[in-house]
Amino acid sequence: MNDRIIIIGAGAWGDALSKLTQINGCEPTIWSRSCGRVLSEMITDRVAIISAVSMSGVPAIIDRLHGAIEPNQIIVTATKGLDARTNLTPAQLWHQAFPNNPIVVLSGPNLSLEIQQGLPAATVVASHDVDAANTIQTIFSSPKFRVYTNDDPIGVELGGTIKNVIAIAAGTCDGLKLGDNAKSALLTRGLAEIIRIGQYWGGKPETFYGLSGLGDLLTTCNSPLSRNYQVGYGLAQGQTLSEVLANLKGTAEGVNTTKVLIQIADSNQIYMPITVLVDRLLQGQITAPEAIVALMSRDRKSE
Ligand SMILES: NC(=O)C1=CN([C@@H]2O[C@H](COP(=O)(O)OP(=O)(O)OC[C@H]3O[C@@H](n4cnc5c(N)ncnc54)[C@H](O)[C@@H]3O)[C@@H](O)[C@H]2O)C=CC1
Ligand SMILES: O=C(CO)COP(=O)(O)O
Repeated sequence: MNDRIIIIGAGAWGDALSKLTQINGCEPTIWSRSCGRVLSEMITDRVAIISAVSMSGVPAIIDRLHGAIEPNQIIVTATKGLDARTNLTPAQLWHQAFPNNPIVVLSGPNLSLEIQQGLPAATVVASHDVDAANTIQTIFSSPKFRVYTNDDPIGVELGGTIKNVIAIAAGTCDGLKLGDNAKSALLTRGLAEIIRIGQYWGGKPETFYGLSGLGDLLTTCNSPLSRNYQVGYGLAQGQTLSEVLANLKGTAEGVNTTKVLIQIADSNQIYMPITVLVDRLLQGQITAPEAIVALMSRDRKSE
């Protein structure tokens, strides 16, 4: 299987995923927009097509691949975002375009820089197709990377996606130096919010307590390496969103994910108080200290 994998996207995550497969002796082909080669011509005979592009690039990649993928080829999506046009997840977009292919979601607490440094990490590969999940587990498993299979792809995908919004809030909390009590309260109530909307979307509640939910929430909300955390931290310093994004290395998916979540929560009456305040903060409608006051002064309720 040495050369039968293609990774789409040569950003931070595509490069780290490539390195992980190389530990197992794979020689993956990496495609990026600037490589000068035709993607659809490069996927012939690949066992797995691994998409690691940011959310904004997923529809364009799917367009490039129309009519080119064979039904037995496994599509792996490693993107953590939501499509602003359709409100669908990346795996849902891939499934819509290629309904006969096995789709595997890869997600977990996986900061790419730590993986590039050779530090150990764990992740989840989730699919309704058990054989496909097992194949992807074999491709990525190594002493540096522990890979668990899972049969709840939507839950795994949403855990890794929605936690980016809470990571923006966590960066804000740390930027304002609100202390560990406040941070723990934020993460715990953030997880409740993730489970509330995640269950509505069809995810199993227990999935959100696993690596791709709680695990990734802890990593991203506690690490200055996280771009989403950096967005919140910068806003807490009084920078505008444009100023923060201008200095950010790479993509902070939580910014667009917040907008999509607000639409879904509004139209389905799902209570998402942290997400609503992150949205107002991102839009410049409220300052970081005002967001904290608003969160703390809501109506009393039971846990
Ligand atoms: N960096 C990390 O630690 C991790 C990132 N992710 C997720 O992986 C995805 C990519 O993240 P990064 O690699 O960090 O972002 P990045 O900003 O470093 O790279 C994004 C990649 O997407 C490609 N891309 C964007 N639009 C495209 C289009 N229209 N056509 C072709 N290619 C396009 C870019 O060329 C680039 O290769 C995001 O959804 C992120 O949430 C997931 C786990 C870890
Ligand atoms: O998803 C990630 C780690 O699991 C990466 O987080 P950021 O996109 O916030 O850097």
